[in-house]
Amino acid sequence: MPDNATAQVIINIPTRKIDKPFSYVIPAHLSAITIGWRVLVPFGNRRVEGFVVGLEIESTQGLKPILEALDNYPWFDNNMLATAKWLSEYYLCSLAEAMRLFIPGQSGIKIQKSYQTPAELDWEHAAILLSKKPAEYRTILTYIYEHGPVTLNNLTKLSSQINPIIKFFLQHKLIITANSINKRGQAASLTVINLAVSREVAADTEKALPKNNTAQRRLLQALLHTQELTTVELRRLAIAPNTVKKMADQGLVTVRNVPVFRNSYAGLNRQAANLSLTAEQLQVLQELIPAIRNERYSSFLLHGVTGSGKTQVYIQAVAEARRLNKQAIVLVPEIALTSQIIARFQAAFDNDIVVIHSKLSVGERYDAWRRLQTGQAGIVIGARSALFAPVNQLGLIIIDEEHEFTYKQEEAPRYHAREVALARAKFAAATVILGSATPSIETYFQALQGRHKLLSMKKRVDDAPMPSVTVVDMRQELAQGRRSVISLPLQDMLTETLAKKEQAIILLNRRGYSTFVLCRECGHVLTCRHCDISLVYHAPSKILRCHYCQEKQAVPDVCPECGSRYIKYFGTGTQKVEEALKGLFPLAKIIRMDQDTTSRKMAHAKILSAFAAGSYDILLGTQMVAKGHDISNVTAVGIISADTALNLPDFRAAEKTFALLTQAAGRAGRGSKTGRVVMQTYNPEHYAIIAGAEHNYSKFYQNEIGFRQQLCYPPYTSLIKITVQSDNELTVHRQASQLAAELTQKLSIADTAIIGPFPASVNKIKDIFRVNILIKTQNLAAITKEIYSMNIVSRNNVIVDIDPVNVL
Ligand SMILES: Nc1ncnc2c1ncn2[C@@H]1O[C@H](COP(=O)(O)OP(=O)(O)OP(=O)(O)O)[C@@H](O)[C@H]1O
Ligand SMILES: [Zn+2]
Repeated sequence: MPDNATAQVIINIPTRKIDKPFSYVIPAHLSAITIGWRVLVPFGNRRVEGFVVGLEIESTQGLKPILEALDNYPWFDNNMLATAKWLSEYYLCSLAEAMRLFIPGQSGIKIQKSYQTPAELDWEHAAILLSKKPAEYRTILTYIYEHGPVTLNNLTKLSSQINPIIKFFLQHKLIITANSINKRGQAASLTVINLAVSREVAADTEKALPKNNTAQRRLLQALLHTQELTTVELRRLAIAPNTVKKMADQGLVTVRNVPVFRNSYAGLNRQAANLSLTAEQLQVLQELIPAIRNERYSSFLLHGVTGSGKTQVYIQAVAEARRLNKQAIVLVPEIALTSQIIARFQAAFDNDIVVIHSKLSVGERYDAWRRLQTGQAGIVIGARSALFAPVNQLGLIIIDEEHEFTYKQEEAPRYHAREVALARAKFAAATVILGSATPSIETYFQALQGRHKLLSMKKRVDDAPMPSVTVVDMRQELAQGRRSVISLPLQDMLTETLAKKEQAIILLNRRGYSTFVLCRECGHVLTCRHCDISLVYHAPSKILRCHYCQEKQAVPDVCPECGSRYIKYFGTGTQKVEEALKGLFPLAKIIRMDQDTTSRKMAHAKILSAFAAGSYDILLGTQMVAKGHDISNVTAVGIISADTALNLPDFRAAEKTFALLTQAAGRAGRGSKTGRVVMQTYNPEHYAIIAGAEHNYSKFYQNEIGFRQQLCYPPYTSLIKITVQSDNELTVHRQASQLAAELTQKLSIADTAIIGPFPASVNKIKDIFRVNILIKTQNLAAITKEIYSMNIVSRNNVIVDIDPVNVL
């Protein structure tokens, strides 16, 4: 057998085990296929989607051919391919897992069994066979002929007795089975049909048609009449797609698909963007613009205080990229909380933007990505998944609020968008801007080391002052006999704010949200039976709920442990704070934003815009009230429990607390009126609280980085978290100990420590026990290579998380 062109194909099925490409023959009619194409290939007894990652000339003996190309262009360009390879190597996932991040909806196809009539069907013979059968048989066969391939599902609608009919047809070879691929998420398109021959030829053909060929006749007549037909009109004329296809095959008509693009963000409010830039904005742009023009890899950390006008810098940077005909990716932490930044971008760039969010259907996502791929749009805004958009002219990636932990994906592949963005920008020779008022310790450290160029904006727009912060020591409040969750200074600030018709935001740190139930006799805390975590009391429904598995439970009358009746609710939930506020300010309009009120689609955005429009006086909620909003009438921010997160056994506890306090305080006084902040805490002497109250990032950084160095935490080391899981508690501990021993033996690499195994902080979730092993290393590349060769990743009960955000 001669050597021939073959393609190396990565099979898109979600398994950690197959991680090598398979060779397939490229048939002559698909010779256009090159690296980066999506194809349909036989795999075992299935037909699956695959990605071409290599081409070769080799013996085709025993190789199967590619069945179809799924697009008529390569989906992956070089930098997308290189990024996927990098991601799979860095995060130890399969190449298929990494590549499917770039595909709308994980897999581009769905395969369905369906039926069609064979091309050589002898209708006279069929008529004889069917003559003794009910009329239904004829109708259904004709339907299959005209509409085929059709699925069983479709045929069930035609007859209640479809199975024996299909069986009969199959037996007598009146129909054959076919697997129709349903290419998911195709761009909505309009099929347009025109004559491919002159009107005379068409008229003659029509006359020469056999009498019973009414469908073709109708089509020709319609085309002679109107020149052009669309799918809608075809349906009205009862002309099946098959008819059109046959006539196209005979060269009588042409069929074109004209894409119709959907834009689900079209209705969003526009905001004017005709601002003259501040001195600091100009200064920062003087560094950014040449870098973007340079078209070489470069990365920047834009450290600008809250309200310094970072969004406007992003817009100008993107505008520069667009002038150069380069495309831009803009990442935001959470799309629901960032409608303001989207509105500002839309005001500046209009239809040049596509917005990617999790509520998009696969079809909408596909359209959005096609608009970028074809250059019809130049900018994509979205949460971390927008990073995988198929932009072939990538010039700029912006990560707003780069410190946010939502940039880390907590399911496989466990990538961090910041790292992937830097990698993709390197492959694409693009510029990266990481922006934040509270940069992550890692990023700031890297900037000081020269890995990113550090740009700062120290002042708010128009020289507006930073808000003044009062730290309230809650121990003192208690000593003075005040037991309310609202301290006197907070109450005073709110009274004055409401009197001036200004607005306030009250933040309740998340841990404080959990209202747990405790027995005062024996100290027993009610926990979920499936997850090792306290149940949360919900006041309106008077039930207990587990926030991990959502199981509900009534509050018992007596303690299940000791039988005592002294069961009490503890902790400060948003509902409890709401009640306290209502008691103090009965006339104030209060709106609550937490997991309970925002589970519905776009609920965040609705609550925020109602608050921004002045329909409410006080916005009360968990972390989400602290993020990114820019509402000029908000002059007061109250933080109920500034320190709850500090007590978590997490080495990032101080960093998270500082960022939250600074971001929350940063919501106050962004307009012409000066803002005020009250922070309530039991730890007023903690450096995170002190620096947070002073808006002093560098003070915080200096303290924190010393602590990180002392305890060998990132950025001085890299971490790998290995989690072993089992539904059996003994097994999980035994397996984890074995694995830890195995690791200790194999990983005798310098500057590496293995910690654990230790039970995860939530030791059981949904009846699965979890035990962690933490590896601290200064040789991440060497260690991941070793872990890869130990084949740990493909074990089903083990999760490997590189650079984990959550180490508990
Ligand atoms: N050059 C300018 N002239 C006047 N107003 C401006 C200018 N630049 C930005 N602004 C306004 O200043 C406000 C704050 O800007 P922006 O929301 O971009 O701040 P930010 O730096 O992103 O803050 P945060 O980190 O708190 O989100 C916005 O209302 C914005 O419209
Ligand atoms: Zn549970």
